[in-house]
Amino acid sequence: MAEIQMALDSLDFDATMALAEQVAPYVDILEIGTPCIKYNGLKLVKALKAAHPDKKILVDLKTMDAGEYEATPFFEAGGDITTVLGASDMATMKGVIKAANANNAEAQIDLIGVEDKAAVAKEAAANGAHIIGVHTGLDAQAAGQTPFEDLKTIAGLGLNVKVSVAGGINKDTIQSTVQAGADIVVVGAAIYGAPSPAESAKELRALVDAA
Ligand SMILES: O=C([C@H](O)CO)[C@H](O)[C@H](O)COP(=O)(O)O
Repeated sequence: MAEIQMALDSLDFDATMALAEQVAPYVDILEIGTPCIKYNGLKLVKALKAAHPDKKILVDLKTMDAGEYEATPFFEAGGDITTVLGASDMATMKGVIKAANANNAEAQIDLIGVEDKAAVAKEAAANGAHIIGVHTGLDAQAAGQTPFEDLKTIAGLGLNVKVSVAGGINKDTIQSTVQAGADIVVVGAAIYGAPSPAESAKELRALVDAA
């Protein structure tokens, strides 16, 4: 069964906690988005985990250097997954993987901006990465890009890792992403931009469960 990850991309601490409360019944993973974690820091990881001990917390650090050093405090604060850029040195990715393993947690390699995504995915998987993230970022989405072709490529490699997909997923595309091999579907704007985030999350849950 595919997991749903809700991307919390507000900067506001209280609004983030309130949105998490609304959507938590329908999602598996609460993601603290990159702008949000930079703005709020470790305090938000601790608060979110305390409020939702039954949910996985993904901290979208998008680490680029000093992998083990940067990721360790976020795992210690309650993060279950942190992200590291596939564009970083393999030593950086290995550092985050090491920190994750030391904390019974997971490292996700984010392929955003990576040219040869298959090559990086294969090498990261061989080095113990837990999740490979296919990701069309907000700026690339604004330029008309989508993650669907890359998802087919990465899922088709048959690596011994979970595959996550992010980048404008909504109710019209969520089932085809699951059918294309996504183990984790990430949804941000389609939930937080909806008139009722809870209703939107509920609808997406039903679609994923029926896919
Ligand atoms: O990771 C994200 C982005 O880079 C900002 O940190 C988003 O959270 C991710 O793309 C999911 O959001 P949507 O694309 O709006 O579904």
